[in-house]
Amino acid sequence: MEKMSTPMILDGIAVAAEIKAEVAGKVNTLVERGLRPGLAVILVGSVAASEIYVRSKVKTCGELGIFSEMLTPPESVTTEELLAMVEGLNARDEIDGILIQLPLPAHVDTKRLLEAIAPEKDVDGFHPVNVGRLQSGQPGLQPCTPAGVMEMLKRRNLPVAGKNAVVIGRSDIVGKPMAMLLLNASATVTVCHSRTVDLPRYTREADILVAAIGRPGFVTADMVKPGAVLVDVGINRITNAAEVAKFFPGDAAREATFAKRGSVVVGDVDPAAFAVSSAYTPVPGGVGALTIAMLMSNTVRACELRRGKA
Ligand SMILES: Nc1nc2c(c(=O)[nH]1)N[C@@H](CN(C=O)c1ccc(C(=O)N[C@@H](CCC(=O)O)C(=O)O)cc1)CN2
Repeated sequence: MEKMSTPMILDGIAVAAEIKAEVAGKVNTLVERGLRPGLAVILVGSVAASEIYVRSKVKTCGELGIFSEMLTPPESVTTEELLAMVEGLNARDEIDGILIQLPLPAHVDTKRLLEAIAPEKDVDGFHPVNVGRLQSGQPGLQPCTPAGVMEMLKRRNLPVAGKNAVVIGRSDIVGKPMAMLLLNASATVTVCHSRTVDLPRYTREADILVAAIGRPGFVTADMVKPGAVLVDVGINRITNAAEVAKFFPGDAAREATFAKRGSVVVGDVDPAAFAVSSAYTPVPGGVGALTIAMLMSNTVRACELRRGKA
């Protein structure tokens, strides 16, 4: 039987550092011309995870020389009030990017709000104009997580053209744009989801398998083609000792984290499946780390496109 070589760990933190260094260089050039890129982040209510992500976005802006502003309306804010906030930000020249941290409370009309952001300031790439641009292969602002995956594949010399790519998950934020980016890069793309019949039949054919369904350890070793590239977008917090032992048998570091924090994070891929792959993104420290780096990149790009022409 053919011996599998040790898979490459696709270190998102290292790739994010490369991207951020490049973004900082671009910020310097813009600042020398009197243009400081600016990002406004709207965080509604007090969802703990969202607060952590937004704080990290604002901190990264500071590190790269990007101006940032945080708006923190209470959970009770109405759609109309948020729309007025977005309109105000659309009108401000020094704000290049507007981001509404998701998820929003159930009473807020998320679609209406995302559509209210000026497409040229839509650094999340969620506005229908940017979705359409992506679909038709035109340049535009692209969703940060899938764009980060493409950067990772490119920077680590993992070819996409001609490969069978399978995306598990069809969300607007990750699954659909991921599929479109892979298709635009000339992969043969299949999108699987919760209603797919005999899902392993598809995943076993994947040269590149992207898991984005939010189910801990969903992709098991028997679902993976030997030598595939595994991209794990899932971030699932497990709070049960038996599950920690199941996913990370004999992993002292994970056990220590669990003892300290009462939870550990696992992706949508069972860590036991990594050994079957040729390369994989770990969780944490894989794709998640790229999301914020790509947001910074989109903010600078938005500034260059809108204000950098003169
Ligand atoms: N408006 C948006 N809302 C949300 C987005 C988004 O891109 N735009 N994505 C996610 C949350 N998110 C950024 O906003 C995000 C998620 C995860 C990470 C990250 O670094 N993850 C770490 C693990 C973190 C942990 O231990 O919990 C990793 O994978 O290494 C960064 C940003 C939903 N909302």
